[in-house]
Amino acid sequence: MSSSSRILVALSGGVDSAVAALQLQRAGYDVEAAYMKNWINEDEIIGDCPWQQDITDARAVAEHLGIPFRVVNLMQEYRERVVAYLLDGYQRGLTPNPDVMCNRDIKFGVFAQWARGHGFDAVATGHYAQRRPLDAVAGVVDPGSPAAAGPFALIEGADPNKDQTYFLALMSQAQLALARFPIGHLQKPELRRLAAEAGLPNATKKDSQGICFIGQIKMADFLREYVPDAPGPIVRATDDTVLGEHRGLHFYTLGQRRGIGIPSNTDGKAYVVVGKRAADRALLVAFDGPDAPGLHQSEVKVHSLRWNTPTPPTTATDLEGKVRYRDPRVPLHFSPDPDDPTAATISFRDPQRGLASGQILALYDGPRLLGGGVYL
Ligand SMILES: Nc1ncnc2c1ncn2[C@@H]1O[C@H](COP(=O)(O)OP(=O)(O)OP(=O)(O)O)[C@@H](O)[C@H]1O
Repeated sequence: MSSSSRILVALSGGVDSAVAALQLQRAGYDVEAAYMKNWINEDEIIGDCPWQQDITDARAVAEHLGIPFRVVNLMQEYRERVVAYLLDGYQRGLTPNPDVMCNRDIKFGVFAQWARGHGFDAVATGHYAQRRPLDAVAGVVDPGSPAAAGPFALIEGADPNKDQTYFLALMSQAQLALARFPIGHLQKPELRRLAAEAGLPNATKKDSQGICFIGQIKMADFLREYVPDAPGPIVRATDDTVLGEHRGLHFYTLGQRRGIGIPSNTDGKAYVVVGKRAADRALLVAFDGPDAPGLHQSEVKVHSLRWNTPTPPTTATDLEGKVRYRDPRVPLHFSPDPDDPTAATISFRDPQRGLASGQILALYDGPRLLGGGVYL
């Protein structure tokens, strides 16, 4: 891509996307910035939502860099695609992943389309991920050469503590072609130093912990507000003893230990969620440990598979996977469903803990993200 390309940077107000804009500007691109307004605390129900501060911070970064800045309102699309998916999932007893969906459907979906419609050649974010021409990964083409026009591979961010490829697991090759990740090769301390040296106004701003655009609110507060209570018994799975009552299965996920509200009364043992029983809305718990029934799985089915690799596996093959964000890659055997190209059976070499229905499995070949699927 020539340096006259127009690139729209998704500027969140945080330091990562600010340095993404800085890097592109220094590389000579024609850079503009946009803040996506996806979710605001309209009803003032769920405490403080920092979006106004984030817009102020994003605007200050754009002013400092001297690049055009705008706010793009995607609230309706976000509500339709991410909030609806989230609430529907929780109501069905699943554990949805709004971050993954919002990368797929919002940032590199409607936002990228908006950018294309406004004459931009690409969309950049502050994700810790690296996009490289596939041939360059195989060592054939110099990444900087004009021959490197794609297809592209998505590689883990260079900083192992910050890698965010897991959240990009459901992106397609077409989306990858439009995406730029200008900070993926940096270590976080180096990025902070670059931000400080460039005098970026948010150089020392704290990293956000929020769930995508919902911001810093807690998921439990969000659910309390938007999903009606649906109480049921808390049942010990090993002997069917009723231990108490819960307010709704949506507040719990497989493998959860905190917030169950049942003391174990046994030294050194804690209850963990091992399942949900739809028939009587029972939350199934057991003492945490390797023998807790249903907590560890060697085999799972995934559906809604999506690949960024142009050559997804069509026969059984050994790959690696991240079973959740922040977990290391683990070896697994991938067996595609012969009747459904979007489904597969996954066998792990070592049993994995707490694979909750609705969560995402990201599939890798070494550090290269190939795609991902949703646990059945
Ligand atoms: N409201 C938003 N408007 C524009 N871009 C956003 C917004 N939220 C997130 N992004 C983009 O998505 C990237 C990853 O989002 P995430 O919420 O994980 O932030 P982050 O890794 O803390 O990065 P940052 O420091 O830039 O906020 C951001 O770097 C930014 O490019």
